[in-house]
Amino acid sequence: MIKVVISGALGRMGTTIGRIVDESPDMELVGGIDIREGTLYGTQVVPAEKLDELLKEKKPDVLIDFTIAAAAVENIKIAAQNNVALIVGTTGFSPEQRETIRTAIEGNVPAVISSNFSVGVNIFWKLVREAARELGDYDIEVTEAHHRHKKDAPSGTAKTILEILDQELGNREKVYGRVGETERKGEIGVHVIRGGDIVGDHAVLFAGNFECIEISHRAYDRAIFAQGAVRAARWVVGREPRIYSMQDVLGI
Ligand SMILES: NC(=O)C1=CN([C@@H]2O[C@H](COP(=O)(O)OP(=O)(O)OC[C@H]3O[C@@H](n4cnc5c(N)ncnc54)[C@H](O)[C@@H]3O)[C@@H](O)[C@H]2O)C=CC1
Ligand SMILES: O=C(O)C1=N[C@H](C(=O)O)C[C@H](O)C1
Repeated sequence: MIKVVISGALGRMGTTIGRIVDESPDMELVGGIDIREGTLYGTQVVPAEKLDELLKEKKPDVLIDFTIAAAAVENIKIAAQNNVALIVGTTGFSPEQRETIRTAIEGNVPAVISSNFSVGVNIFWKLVREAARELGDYDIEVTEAHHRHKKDAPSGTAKTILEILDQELGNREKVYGRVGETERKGEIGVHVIRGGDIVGDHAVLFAGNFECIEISHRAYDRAIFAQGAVRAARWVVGREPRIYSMQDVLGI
């Protein structure tokens, strides 16, 4: 039985993951943390300050964190100190926070970190890489749309797209929206939409003369992210102590 603690347990992703863990016969939800107390599928959710205590008492195999960047960094440090494997879906980390996370994890615990746990987005990223290799001289525009409550922009998934484009094309200038007189050069345009209950849309447009290719992914239910995170949780337990990607989990 894989024992799971969820961080951000009362949030949109935390509650969705809680349902999937609760429905999984090979998993047990042993606790949750959030900024306030509550319950999740009959399991107690305690305030974040009690994470260390909770991990020592329940001895989970894995902590799944979907919170906000600053909170996730602290939760990751505490999980690593307690030898608890990690699944991190939280986005919006600064380069300094990424480095702190890397230092806390490497050589201590296995962790899967991904800005997007959906299988479809992981395939989409591969298609974007392939297109960038062939279409480096086309104009490139990245667009993402999310619900009105999302706290970070651009999305973690869009930032991963930009990393892939940088890896394939070198570090191009990024222009975040355009207004007034603009002259297109070799930059990559990045466009963010926020509204309603949009679950998560991403698109990369490669525009040439007389033709365009657009590669896009649209999420209709956040269960796709939650299912991916739970799949990663099953996979990560017992691995070598280092950071893995969702592509490692999927073997792609
Ligand atoms: N990697 C992926 O596949 C996905 C990543 N995300 C990311 O997951 C994160 C959460 O997204 P949502 O669930 O939509 O947000 P949300 O706002 O619904 O949930 C976040 C929860 O974390 C709680 N929280 C805040 N500080 C905390 C702390 N110190 N310890 C524990 N809990 C704390 C909040 O009270 C809230 O309940 C965001 O960064 C989002 O971008 C969201 C969907 C998919
Ligand atoms: O906040 C969200 O909702 C999502 N966040 C992730 C991101 O920032 O890329 C993944 C997904 O798009 C939903």
